[in-house]
Amino acid sequence: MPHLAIDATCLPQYDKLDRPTRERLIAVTRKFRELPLHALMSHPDLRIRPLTAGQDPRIRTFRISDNWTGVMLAPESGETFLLVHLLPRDSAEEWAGDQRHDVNSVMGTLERRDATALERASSSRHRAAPDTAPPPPPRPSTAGAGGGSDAGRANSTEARDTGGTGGPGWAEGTGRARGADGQSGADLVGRTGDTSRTRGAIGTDDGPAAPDARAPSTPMSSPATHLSPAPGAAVGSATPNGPSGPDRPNGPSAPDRPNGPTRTDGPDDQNGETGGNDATGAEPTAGLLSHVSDRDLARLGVDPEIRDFCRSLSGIKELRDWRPALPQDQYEVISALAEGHPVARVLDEVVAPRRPVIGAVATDDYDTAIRHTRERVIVIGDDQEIEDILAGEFNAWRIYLHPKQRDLAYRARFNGPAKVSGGPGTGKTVVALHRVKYLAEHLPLDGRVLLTSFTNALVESLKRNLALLLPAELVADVDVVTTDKLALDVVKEEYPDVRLRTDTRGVFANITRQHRLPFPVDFLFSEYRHVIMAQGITTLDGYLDPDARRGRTLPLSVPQRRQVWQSVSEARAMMRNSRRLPAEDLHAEAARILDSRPGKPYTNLVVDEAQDLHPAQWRTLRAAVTRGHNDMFIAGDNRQRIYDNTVSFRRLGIAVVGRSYPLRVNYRTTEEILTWADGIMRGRPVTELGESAPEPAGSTSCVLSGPPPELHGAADEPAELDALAERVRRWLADGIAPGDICVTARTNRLRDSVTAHLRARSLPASMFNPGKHAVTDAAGTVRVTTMHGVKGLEFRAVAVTGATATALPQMDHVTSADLDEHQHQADLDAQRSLLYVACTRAREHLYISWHGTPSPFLPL
Ligand SMILES: Nc1ncnc2c1ncn2[C@@H]1O[C@H](COP(=O)(O)OP(=O)(O)OP(=O)(O)O)[C@@H](O)[C@H]1O
Repeated sequence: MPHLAIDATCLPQYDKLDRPTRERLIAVTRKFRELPLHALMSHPDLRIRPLTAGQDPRIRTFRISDNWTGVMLAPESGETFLLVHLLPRDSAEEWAGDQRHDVNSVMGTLERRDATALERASSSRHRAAPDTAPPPPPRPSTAGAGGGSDAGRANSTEARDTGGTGGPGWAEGTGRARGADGQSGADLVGRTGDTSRTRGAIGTDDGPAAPDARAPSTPMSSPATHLSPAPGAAVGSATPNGPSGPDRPNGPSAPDRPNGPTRTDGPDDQNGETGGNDATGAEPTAGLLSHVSDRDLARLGVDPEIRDFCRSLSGIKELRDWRPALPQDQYEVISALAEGHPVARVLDEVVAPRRPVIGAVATDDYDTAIRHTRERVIVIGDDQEIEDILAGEFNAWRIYLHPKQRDLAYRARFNGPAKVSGGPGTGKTVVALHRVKYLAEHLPLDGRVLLTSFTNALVESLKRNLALLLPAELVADVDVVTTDKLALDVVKEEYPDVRLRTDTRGVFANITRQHRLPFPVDFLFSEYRHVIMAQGITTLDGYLDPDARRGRTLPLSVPQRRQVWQSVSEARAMMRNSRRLPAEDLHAEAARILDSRPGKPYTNLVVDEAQDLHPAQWRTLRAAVTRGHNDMFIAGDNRQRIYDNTVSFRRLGIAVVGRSYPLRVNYRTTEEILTWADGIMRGRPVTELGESAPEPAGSTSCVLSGPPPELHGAADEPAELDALAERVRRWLADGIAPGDICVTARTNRLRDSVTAHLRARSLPASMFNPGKHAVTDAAGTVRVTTMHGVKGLEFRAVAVTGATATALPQMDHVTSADLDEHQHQADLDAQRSLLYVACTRAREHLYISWHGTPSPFLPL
């Protein structure tokens, strides 16, 4: 019986079909599963036909409706058909005729190339004089021939003459691709306005999307590379782009980016490799790949046609321009080599994760290759599966993982705690969720998984997404709770009347006042939080130990230490007596209880947004899980640390050495936004998650590109709010759904003013408090929240308001430098990160405003 597999690039196009056409397509897919081969091929309604002319004899078209045609790959052997595209009838043949599908026998994957474009380019290169400018890369065509004028649409002026019906694989392939006239994407964007695209979201559920809101969520092409940067390579999101095809909106090319700071990170000192080209697009003097032998390229799965073509390119920038036409996995190999990564490493990190366990796949074994291309292809098992994929909200992350993501999520065994780090939007949460799936699927008889994060809002979001990924019976084996709730539940088992206290600083203020202590309340509170509880000090002697206050800048004499200890002990006793414990004490108690028990409640633990947890919380987590392989899987990013917690995994007994993995492809944010936002962090050292050592330098490539962030300085707050309202109105007019827009403010006061201001202008706005609301609440409105509130979420458009010098940093939340220089800097860094987090929640559009003097954190 035939099988139908679906190429991920179809799915954005599917979103554009009207309901009857969708139903028709679903009915067609059913026929593939129900009819024997001969009946299928001769079915009168389907009209399965070979192309009259084309690059690939295996391609067939079939009728979906009067207006829509399906393009599929029908291999000569086997019965697995691959649906590769959905196109308006009058343009299907032309697109299909240009494409060729080949089996990459080294990686065992099925790849697609625009064979016509490559042939044309190669032959004109042969003819051209050596200094003649090469022909322009193929024009990416829009996927949205049937989709109207959506804001997220790829650059419509670059559409094919036939009406812009190119395949999603190529459609929004690159923001850098040029039109036939050689006009740059940037120029075209200048004329056509916003051309960015969005993708399926995790961490947010913003209600009905604009027509295209989730269109390009398919990682048909592999992201550029998950490798760390090559030494000498400039790093940053200016490195090769992520997936071509639908993932990549057309937008300004990197050199045209305004406000795009040049990254200055140094070489990757982790591996000590040398060499490498400039990944920012500077052209190498020799041709691309001149440093790699033909033999090595063959070992890496690069075929002679692609090898010769890429060798003729002048450098990385041109390679990127050609990305939409190149076979996806080979592109990833070549861009990694072009960045200067050594062959062995590319073999290890790009080729090996794709290589099939069964060994090499024969070049004519399309059936195996289709099944093996899990990053881009899903083979439909039953009706329910197709309904799940084609009905309702499609979430690419559920199905298509980058090989690196898949390797981490589905690895059978880590010999102890493992850590996944990476910048915003690199899919850490996605990997964490898939890891939970793997663990739940492989639980021992009495096993149980804990998935935890910092805030209620984050946990709610994890719960929702887990339910999309796991069947209910597996979800039942997973607890998804905040770390504080875990501790509270443990303590309550012994002391049912205990509650969590949130006014701890007030208690310390009382003690400071009552005892007329010679230091401010913040100092006392900080000694409690960052010295005593962070290190788990339980005795006066421990506190008097000269090492206890290492790193604190204000020296304390022994009598002063005694006084601090005395005061802190008094405050703690008072809180214990009232049975209302601050989080730090609650966790100390929970860890003590868990440590005293022979059995642990969990066999496996997965932590998301790990950077914000306090050492006391880590002790609870460590004590809640049985030590052993696969015990802890930790995802986080210290750039996004918005609470001033510094953690040493080593000191907490969480040994991740040798099991630390970076993710380096940003799937959420456009390159323009990420590059600008990275400027906020420039100059500030970012430490490795759970370590005090600096994070190894690393480049992050972006899958998306779009317009640069918009900056607006106003004279005063009313003028700032007026401009904001105008901005929101324009987003709405451009077709962005209210629920896809978020406005963030530094303070609760400003959040409330913004909400009132937008509403007074008849804009559909609602205040969002992550403590009280689920992200699905008021999903049809523009959500207005604080910068803390937006953590873990993502929206097509984000406005960051009140980025004013007096609000960012908010100095009343910053420890005085006189009191403690180290803490002062940590507090400032936490606020800097807060701005960074808010800005990196934007998928396509970012607007930042202030009044008066702008925040010094802004990279202006
Ligand atoms: N392999 C993938 N294919 C498609 N989309 C993906 C993939 N991996 C991640 N995404 C999408 O990228 C976005 C960011 O993913 P995720 O929230 O997991 O990143 P993160 O690293 O946890 O981000 P942050 O640290 O900023 O919270 C989400 O919309 C997610 O659905």
